[in-house]
Amino acid sequence: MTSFGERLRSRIDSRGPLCVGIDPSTALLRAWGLDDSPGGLEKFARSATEAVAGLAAAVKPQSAFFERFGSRGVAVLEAVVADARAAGALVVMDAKRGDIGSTTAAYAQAYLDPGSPLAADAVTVSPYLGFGSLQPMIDTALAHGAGLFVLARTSNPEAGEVQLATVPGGRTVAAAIMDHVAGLNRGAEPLGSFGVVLGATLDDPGYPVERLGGPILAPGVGAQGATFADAARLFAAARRDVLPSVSRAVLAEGPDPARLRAAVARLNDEARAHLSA
Ligand SMILES: O=c1ccn([C@@H]2O[C@H](COP(=O)(O)O)[C@@H](O)[C@H]2O)c(=O)[nH]1
Repeated sequence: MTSFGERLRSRIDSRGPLCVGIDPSTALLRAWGLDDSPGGLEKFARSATEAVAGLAAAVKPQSAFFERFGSRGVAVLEAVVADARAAGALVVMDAKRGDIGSTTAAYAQAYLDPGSPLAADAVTVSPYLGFGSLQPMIDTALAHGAGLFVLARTSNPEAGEVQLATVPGGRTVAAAIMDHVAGLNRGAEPLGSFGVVLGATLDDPGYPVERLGGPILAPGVGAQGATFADAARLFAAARRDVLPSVSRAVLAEGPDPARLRAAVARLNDEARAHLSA
């Protein structure tokens, strides 16, 4: 069984670092000339995935945009996961889950157990019920060669109120979370399976990122105003391990698949130029 870290290292090296977000919002469905309905969602999400998943290292479906249509939306999400994996992309499920340990175990089954129709290569998780509450996710990821991306310093401007608060001893909450993640990755080669989410929009990651030993999922490039150059500057000491995630700036090129593919190729070249060693 290869680990998520090994698979991600190999995909980034062969395909480039870009992760494409699949975010079927009302605005994007309308921009593609589609109804904001389960049918429109299916057309949008599956054709976007078909266009990008053969080129990008990873795709990151944003679960919320599927869940808003209930069970029909979740069925489309299942199809997107299967389509993306069949095209060779890793799937990072952006669900930002976290709860008390026993409920976290159920989330782990849903997103990381290969028996689940929603099983992905990795899932985004929230440590804000305490890092220890993520233990069932960690155990399930280790059992199945999957990965986690733990929210550390997110790209939204409001996040500092919580993430920059300090814990006893004076570290920030975010730094304490990143210390936990670094501990999980210790000794893993060529890349650990436990990643963090650090926005490309930040002024400073507030942590020596070379200690992490795992991937950095970096949203914020494009619609949120950050650039690949920002990501390269912020995460210079670990730039080969950065997975910059771009959703709207790619999807706005649709629905023409050729334009979508061209956008992925252009952004991947740009990302590679800034983030490869
Ligand atoms: O800190 C975070 C964590 C997750 N996201 C998610 O990434 C995409 C960003 O979309 P863009 O269109 O590229 O701005 C979206 O799904 C967010 O929920 C984030 O932005 N920041």
